[in-house]
Amino acid sequence: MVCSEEIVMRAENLTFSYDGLKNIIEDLELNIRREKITVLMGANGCGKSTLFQLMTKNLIPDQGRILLGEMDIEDMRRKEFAKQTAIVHQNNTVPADLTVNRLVGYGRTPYFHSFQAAGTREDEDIINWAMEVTDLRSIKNQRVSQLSGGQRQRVFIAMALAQKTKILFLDEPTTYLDIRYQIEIMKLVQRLNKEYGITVIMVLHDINQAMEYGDIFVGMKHGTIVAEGPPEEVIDCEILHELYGIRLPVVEVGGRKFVLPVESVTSMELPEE
Ligand SMILES: Nc1ncnc2c1ncn2[C@@H]1O[C@H](COP(=O)(O)OP(=O)(O)OP(=O)(O)O)[C@@H](O)[C@H]1O
Repeated sequence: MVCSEEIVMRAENLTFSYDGLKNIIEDLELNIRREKITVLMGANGCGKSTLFQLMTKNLIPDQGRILLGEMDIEDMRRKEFAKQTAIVHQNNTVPADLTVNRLVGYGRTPYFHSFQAAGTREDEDIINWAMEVTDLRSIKNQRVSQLSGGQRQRVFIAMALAQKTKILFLDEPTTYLDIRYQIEIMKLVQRLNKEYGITVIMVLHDINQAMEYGDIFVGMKHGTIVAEGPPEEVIDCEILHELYGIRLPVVEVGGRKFVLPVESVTSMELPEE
C-alpha cells in the first residue's frame, strides 16, 4: 500500500536493532495523517526517538520500509528528503558564538548549490519569515548559547521552519521548559499546523498536553504501536496502564477528559461532577 490523500507518510513492517540482537523497533506499522498533529507517547526507552531517527533517514531499517508519498525514503537523496521533512531533536547543542540569525539560516542548507557562496534573497525572506513566526526577530543577533530554554527551543523550531518542509518531527519539544514555555511552544506548534498546514509528529511525555494539542494519539510499547486514534477516544486508565504500568485516575472536567499524574488519588476520592 502507498500513501494517499489522507496519509502523508507511512511505516510498514518496520524492524530495527542497534546491535543485531535485540529489536528496538519490532514489526511496526504507522500512518501519519496529512496536516494533523500526531502525538507519540510511551515509556522511556520504548523506541520513540529511534522511530523518529528511522523516519527522518538518520537510521536505516533492518526490515520494512518508510514511504513518503509514493517513494521509499531509502531511495530519496538526502537533500530532496530534507526539503520535505525536518526534525527538531531532543538535545541540541550549539557553538558558543553562533547567533540566532545564523543558526536559523542553516535550515536553508538543503537548498544551497555547491557553487553558491551566500544565500539568495528568497533564502533571506524565508529565514526572516521563520524568525517572525517564532517571534525571534528582536533577538536575531543574540547568541543562541545565551538564550533561555524556551527561546532556544524556538530557535531550533525556526531552523526547521526555514527548511520549508510540509512535515515536522519534534522530539520532546517541551523538555526542560517551565509550564509557561511549554504552553507557548505547544501553541506555536498548533499555529504551524493550523495556519501553515504543517503535518506535525511529536513526542510528548505530558498526557494532558497530548489530549489538548494532538489530533491523533499513538501509544508505543516495546518498539511497536499498541494504541492509535483520537486522544479523547483512545486515552483511558487501561491504555495508560498498558503503556506505563501504573494506574492513573482519568477525570472529566467541563465535559473534557484529564489525567491526574498522581497515583495517590483514587477515583473513589474524586468529587462527583
Ligand atoms: N545509539 C544507540 N546505540 C545502542 N542502543 C541505543 C542507541 N540509542 C538508543 N538505544 C537504545 O534503544 C532503546 C530505545 O531508545 P530510544 O531513545 O529510542 O527510546 P525513547 O522511547 O525515545 O526513550 P526516552 O523517552 O527516554 O527518550 C533504549 O533501550 C536505548 O538504550
